[in-house]
Amino acid sequence: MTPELELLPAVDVRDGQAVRLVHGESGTETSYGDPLEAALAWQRAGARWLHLVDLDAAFGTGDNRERIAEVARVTAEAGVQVELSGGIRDDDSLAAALATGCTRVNLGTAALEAPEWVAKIIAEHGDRIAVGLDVRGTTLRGRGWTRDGGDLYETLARLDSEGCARYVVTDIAKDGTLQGPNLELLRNVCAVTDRPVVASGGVSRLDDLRALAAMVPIGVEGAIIGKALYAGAFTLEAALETVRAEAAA
Ligand SMILES: O=C(O)c1ccccc1N[C@@H]1O[C@H](COP(=O)(O)O)[C@@H](O)[C@H]1O
Repeated sequence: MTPELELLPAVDVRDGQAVRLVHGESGTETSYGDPLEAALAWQRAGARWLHLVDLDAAFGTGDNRERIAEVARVTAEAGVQVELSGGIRDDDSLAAALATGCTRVNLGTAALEAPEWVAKIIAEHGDRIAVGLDVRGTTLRGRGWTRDGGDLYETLARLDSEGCARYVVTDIAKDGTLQGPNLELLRNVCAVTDRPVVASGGVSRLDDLRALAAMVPIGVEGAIIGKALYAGAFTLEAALETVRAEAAA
């Protein structure tokens, strides 16, 4: 039996609210209320994972550190594994993130701008560190996806050689658009690394999850779902049942 595709509902926090953006652009927020309520709603619907993002910290417009820590702690205590992202760029922010009880952190900008620090913390924390490869075409983007940060495949080769345990791959052009994931990008990334890949961006219907589940054998481990859940394109229960059925088929 093929392992089940992990599903990670996203809770992105800006100004204390759960929001969704389009293409990750500041100013395109749709608000979905209290982030703890959102996280607990996904937990009640059966989520085993949560992708929790401090968007203000990612954009450099402040942070939601206390709120994020509360959501991560309460959700983790409720038995959900948390992947924590946004603004984790130095020892202080890393220590605060890891102290929330999250299962792992996801680094974006730091992997582009502070490679020596990232190599060090990968060596120290192993699979509690994932790197988010947020790309436009094959160019990585950092600082709230506003700045170019080098070539996807060169960075991937470096991180692989440093022992990075896992990648969260986001096609920015797809993120928040409900246009379907970039399967070609995911296939290309899986072809050059043996590390698990979490797919992010574009999931819009259950067929997208079937397509991603079919990529588990080549290295796609999970899928982050944002807008589709908030917009009611399908329920998390239906999504979980879909990936369960695909694994059993
Ligand atoms: O998730 C988003 O929609 C998003 C939009 C714009 C910027 C970042 C976004 N998400 C997450 O932020 C981290 C990067 O944060 P940092 O660069 O390490 O501070 C990225 O991995 C996404 O998970």
